[in-house]
Amino acid sequence: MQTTLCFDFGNSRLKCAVFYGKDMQDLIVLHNDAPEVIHQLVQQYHPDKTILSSVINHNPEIEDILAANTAFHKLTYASKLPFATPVGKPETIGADRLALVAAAVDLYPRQHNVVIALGSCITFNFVNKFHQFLGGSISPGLEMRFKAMHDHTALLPLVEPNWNFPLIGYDTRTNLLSGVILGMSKEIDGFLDEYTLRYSNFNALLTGGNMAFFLPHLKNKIFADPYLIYKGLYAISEANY
Ligand SMILES: Nc1ncnc2c1ncn2[C@@H]1O[C@H](COP(=O)(O)OP(=O)(O)O)[C@@H](O)[C@H]1O
Ligand SMILES: CC(C)(COP(=O)(O)O)[C@@H](O)C(=O)NCCC(=O)O
Repeated sequence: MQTTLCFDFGNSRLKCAVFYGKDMQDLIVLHNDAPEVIHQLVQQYHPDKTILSSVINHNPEIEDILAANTAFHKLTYASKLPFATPVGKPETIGADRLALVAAAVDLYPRQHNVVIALGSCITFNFVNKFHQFLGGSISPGLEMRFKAMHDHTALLPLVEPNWNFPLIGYDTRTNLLSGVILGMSKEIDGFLDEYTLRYSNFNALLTGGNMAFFLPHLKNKIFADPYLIYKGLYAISEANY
């Protein structure tokens, strides 16, 4: 059975999913992208193939290590993808967004799909049932909002995300939690309402490291899948082997 490592280098975290055959068995959060870290993964898992989605300026040496030891594919807009990108500048689309859309097309090929990723940023990614990725939107993510308010004011503290807050905050911390978490939830529901006006039937998928904070607050029907990007990366790795 083949072993595949699917790397997702985002702006907050570097992740690596381990697949044995088609099954995802493990998810590792890397401390950094030093060559030793990558060498250690290769020695531990002996992967047959590897794929990298990166939206950061990662250490270029790791690509050499993966190419020397495995069948390596770096995901770009030029990869063989299960959808078209009829947009102005496809080369500027984040690789992570390509992987998310690949997962949606793989899982729900007959429907319009909107994938919402809640990581460093919020991205909306719309792919129609004709498998055209039309784009979407990008806005600040959870930590970015908390940090921006702390960094750009004299008095606001840096707040840790938390589940437990009321609609009407009763102190600075709960005001910030309500403003950011409920505010983002209303933003997501508002976008989905607009998509519904335009495309009455579509599938909404939610993913990303901050997904869990929003599930209790969203009014629209949405499928949550924390591993969506890895499913997309695996599908792309199969097509680009
Ligand atoms: N175990 C964890 N370690 C660190 N951050 C986590 C963890 N679980 C959830 N998070 C949250 O996930 C966010 C990053 O989500 P992620 O989807 O990995 O983003 P990105 O792809 O932009 O790096 C962080 O802002 C953090 O709040
Ligand atoms: C929008 C993003 C910053 C999201 O990154 P993430 O939150 O996953 O770290 C990334 O997909 C990116 O750098 N995109 C390039 C611009 C684009 O997709 O149009």
